[in-house]
Amino acid sequence: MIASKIPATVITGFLGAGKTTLIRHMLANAKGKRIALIINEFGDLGVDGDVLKGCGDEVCSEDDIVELTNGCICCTVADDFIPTMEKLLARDNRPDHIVIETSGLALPQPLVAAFNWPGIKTQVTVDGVVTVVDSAAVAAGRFADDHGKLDAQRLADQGLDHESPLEELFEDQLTAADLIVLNKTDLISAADLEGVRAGIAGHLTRKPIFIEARQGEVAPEVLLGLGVGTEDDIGNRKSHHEREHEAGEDHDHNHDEFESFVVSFGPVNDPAAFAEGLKSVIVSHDILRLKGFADIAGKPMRMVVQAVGNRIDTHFDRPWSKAETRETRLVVIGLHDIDQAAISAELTALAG
Ligand SMILES: Nc1nc2c(ncn2[C@@H]2O[C@H](COP(=O)(O)OP(=O)(O)OP(=O)(O)O)[C@@H](O)[C@H]2O)c(=O)[nH]1
Repeated sequence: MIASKIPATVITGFLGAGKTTLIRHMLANAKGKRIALIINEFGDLGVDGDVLKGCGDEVCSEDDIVELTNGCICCTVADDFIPTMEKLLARDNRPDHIVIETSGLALPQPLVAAFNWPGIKTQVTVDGVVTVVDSAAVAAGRFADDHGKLDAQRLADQGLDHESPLEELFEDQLTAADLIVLNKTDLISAADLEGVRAGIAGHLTRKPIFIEARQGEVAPEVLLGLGVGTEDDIGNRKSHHEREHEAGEDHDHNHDEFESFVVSFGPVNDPAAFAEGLKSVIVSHDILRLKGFADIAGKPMRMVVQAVGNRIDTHFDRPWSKAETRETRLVVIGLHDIDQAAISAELTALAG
């Protein structure tokens, strides 16, 4: 008897859109379905994996979570992703469903195309690509507002009429979608949300399903079981890079436009002042994403720090364990010309 293919859902979306939040909600409501998770992050801190491992849900034990931190999944498909899948498929207790969270900077296309590789194609199929959107960021024009600076720079660099890297990536992630989750609806008005939906739909030639969500609260029955087989349709979802390649504009896809680094320092004295200070460092250096954990002096719990643009969320998630070193560690992601030295110094100074 031929075993049926295992469905795999690809969750994509720009930095901070709410992918991990959505997956956490899905795991908490999976009702016994055994889900294996493959998580890819840009930046080597493994925050998402840590957040998800903390979910404490038996449908997804630590063994079922694989972190790929060796660069963006779209560039490391052959070296990282395929061997990970092969290992997963060779297990005795194969999962019911595989969920892959791409990094916020990844192109989904090369990942989906990998499901056509021999050895993978016979055993797994892409159930669907889910693209999570930070509706508030789109309404605020975040994916278009750096046009002037970046377009001038890219024209000078390559003589090509490119859109900004943020905008290109955002569009490529939407182009790949079977289901678009307009997330963070709590942060914008109904009229603005309609504008976001119409703007996105107007840009796409295909017609993916749209749903709205806050805090990534989408029922697993909606996310899983789309049954699309996206790998067979990948030719209709080409990224900017693939289209340029076909047009003879041959330059490599890479993530040189973005940079990430980790800043570590000692205990923070005043968490409220720290969060306020973070906001001004983020704004003055155009930081796209900042996340990690802070050691708050005198507190047994560690503090999670999540910043998307200048919106900062902090909360205490669990006590520091005896085995781990208490320290503040933050991953910072920005455009390639970000001033790493100045940011590191300013963040360190916030500890007080
Ligand atoms: N207000 C609001 N905040 C949200 C919502 N969904 C997620 N967030 C917050 O947005 C921040 C980023 O969420 P994540 O789920 O980590 O986003 P992500 O897409 O996994 O981020 P990366 O992996 O860095 O690309 C966190 O502080 C979340 O709590 C929402 O619907 N409303």
